[in-house]
Amino acid sequence: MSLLIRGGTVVDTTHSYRADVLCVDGKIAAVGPDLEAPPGAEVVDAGGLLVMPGGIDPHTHMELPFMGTVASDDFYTGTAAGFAGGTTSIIDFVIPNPQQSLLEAFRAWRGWAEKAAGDYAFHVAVTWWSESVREEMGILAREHGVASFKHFMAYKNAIMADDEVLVNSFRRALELGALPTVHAENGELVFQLQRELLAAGITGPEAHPLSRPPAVEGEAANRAIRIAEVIGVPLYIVHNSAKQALEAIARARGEGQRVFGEVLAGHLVIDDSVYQDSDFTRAAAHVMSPPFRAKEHQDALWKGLQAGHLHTTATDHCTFCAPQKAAGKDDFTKIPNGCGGIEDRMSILWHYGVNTGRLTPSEFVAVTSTNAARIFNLHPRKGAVEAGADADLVLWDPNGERTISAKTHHQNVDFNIFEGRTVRGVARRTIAAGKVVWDDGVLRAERGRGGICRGR
Ligand SMILES: NC(=O)NCCC(=O)O
Ligand SMILES: [Zn+2]
Ligand SMILES: [Zn+2]
Repeated sequence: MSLLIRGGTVVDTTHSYRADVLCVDGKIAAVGPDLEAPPGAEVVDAGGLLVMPGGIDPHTHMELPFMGTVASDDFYTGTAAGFAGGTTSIIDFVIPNPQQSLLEAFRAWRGWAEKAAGDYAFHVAVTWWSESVREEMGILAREHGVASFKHFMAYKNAIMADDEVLVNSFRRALELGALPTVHAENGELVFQLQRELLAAGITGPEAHPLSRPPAVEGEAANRAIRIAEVIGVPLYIVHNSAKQALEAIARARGEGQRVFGEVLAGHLVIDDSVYQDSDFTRAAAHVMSPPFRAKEHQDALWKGLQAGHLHTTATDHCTFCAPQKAAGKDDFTKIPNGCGGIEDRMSILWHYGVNTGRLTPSEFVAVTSTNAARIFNLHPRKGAVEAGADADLVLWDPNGERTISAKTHHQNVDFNIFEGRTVRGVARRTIAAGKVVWDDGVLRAERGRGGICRGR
């Protein structure tokens, strides 16, 4: 099966150039001027469009069992919605319960992911420690290509990793050449602040950000960084939302430590006023951790992205519908934490990043795709427009406009945190494994067509 993308402008992390792209049997076969279409090839006109590596969302939670419910987007609906926005691959999280075998959890997630329309990889969370966890980390890294292990420093009494787990797991990751990652929030502080707020009768969503102030994130980010420094292992911090976390990353990087940072599209453009909404459903729909912050934090996050202290953009796509969020009607600590965004990340980054001059198109490619592929050992199979890479591409229309809405999105959730925003810069066509899966408004995703990916 061949596909020739003709007449576009290829954008990679360094430059832009006019070239055709020939895809054969799911791989990029050639990139160059005036390529011949093989007999029977489908030809796609990319005139006026930018040809970029398909987006990689390095932080999603499809059909995650969490806080007494299950995230509403599954691996099929979530990856298909990604196609509509130019994202072709995800890195999701295997999250074993404490005392559960990591391999058993990995097998469960692999089973759920078989329905995915697009390719996926996994981070595996370390939620407890024992000799068997140590051994299973080795099997996952060596036999299953797991490149990263995740640690939740929050969610006490559930999946929180304390310092003992962090230290042991970081050491093991170093031995294995794997990358430790952290959700940086001080879980003990969150737990105690939640109790105090409830005792004071503050039970609604407005209490959520009060229970997780920026210092809670800054402390955990700095602690993880310093633990990684002592052990001598690189570190990746997911969903940085507070300037205190960013300062910790910038300081460590300035001292020569290898620390990578991720930022969510939502944290870049949404502020904490959403929690003051008198409508419970709308306020609860924004409950995620870390929470949306005051505007000064968004400015710091954009600057962190521009300065190279933040490397990837993600969504933490973890969707819950209104009836699920209603579990916390009388107690904000019971609102399932999570928001969507996989369909909109690329347009949000282009509109608020490239159109404002904060990012160049090449920097956009780096932070929406290539950097994630490099950090998580998927490059050059993913995140590259070059011969031999997977034919996962987005044909980007920098002048196309759309207005984001839950009424028209493809995500399996009844709310969109970017509702009503008109963005300029859209995925006109998305190509996954050499096949057009988003065709100018028509979604052609196929259940089960995705597969697990690992670096080569
Ligand atoms: N972020 C969030 O609120 N939910 C998903 C789990 C996590 O990433 O912490
Ligand atoms: Zn998290
Ligand atoms: Zn997450």
